[in-house]
Amino acid sequence: TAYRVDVVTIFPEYLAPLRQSLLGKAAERGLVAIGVHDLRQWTDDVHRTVDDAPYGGGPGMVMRPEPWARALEAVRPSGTRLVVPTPAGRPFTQAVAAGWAAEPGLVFACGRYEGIDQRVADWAAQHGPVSEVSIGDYVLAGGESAVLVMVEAVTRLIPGVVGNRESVEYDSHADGLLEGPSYTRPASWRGLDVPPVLLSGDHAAIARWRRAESLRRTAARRPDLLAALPEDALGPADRAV
Ligand SMILES: COc1cccc(COC(=O)c2cn[nH]c2)c1
Repeated sequence: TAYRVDVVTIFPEYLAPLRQSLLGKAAERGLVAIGVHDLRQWTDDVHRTVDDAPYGGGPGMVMRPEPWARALEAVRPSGTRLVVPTPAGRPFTQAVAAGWAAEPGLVFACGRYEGIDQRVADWAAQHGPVSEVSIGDYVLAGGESAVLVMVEAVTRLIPGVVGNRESVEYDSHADGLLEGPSYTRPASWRGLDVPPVLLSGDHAAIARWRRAESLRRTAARRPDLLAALPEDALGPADRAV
């Protein structure tokens, strides 16, 4: 059965890219089913109000709980994970994406303004898992862009969605390290040459060189990832780097 993704938002047209290319084909092939729902469908006033002033004062507006509860009761299959993109969330990582790809599907709640009344997540947690996650340390105007990012990261891990299985398994971050540099023809280009080892045909040497490049780049750009590696992740050959 298809992996089911539902998104609730006040800007449904923002999620149109989900129907394009990779995801479009996967949807056509019945691997992924995508639904986009306008939160305002579940408002009950003539102005279709979704926000209100924050208790305790402060700038901006907060999204009202009732329309969200009605929307989620209509859209969320029982037990399905609710994902709320927010700058205040736990980090969204490749490991998180892989875990979600193994579930039957996801429901995304796109926040706008200063956020959604916290009781929505608290109430939703009574009906299934809820994940408040961040895709990075910056603030967006709403969760829609974050949903596009997460849906792409998750659905490409679903068997059959990406043709080349190997390219998924050898993803950057798959072994906890950053991907090293890649090259293709020509071997010499504008005075810049491809590292000779890659043209040597010596596959053991190539594998060693690639591992060393991954470690070097990770140490330079993401020392936090290096520190997070499990003790036995670095072999004796790695220490030489
Ligand atoms: C749910 O409440 C809010 C409030 C404000 C913005 C958003 C959209 O998410 C982000 O800005 C974000 C997600 N990861 N990194 C940044 C949601």
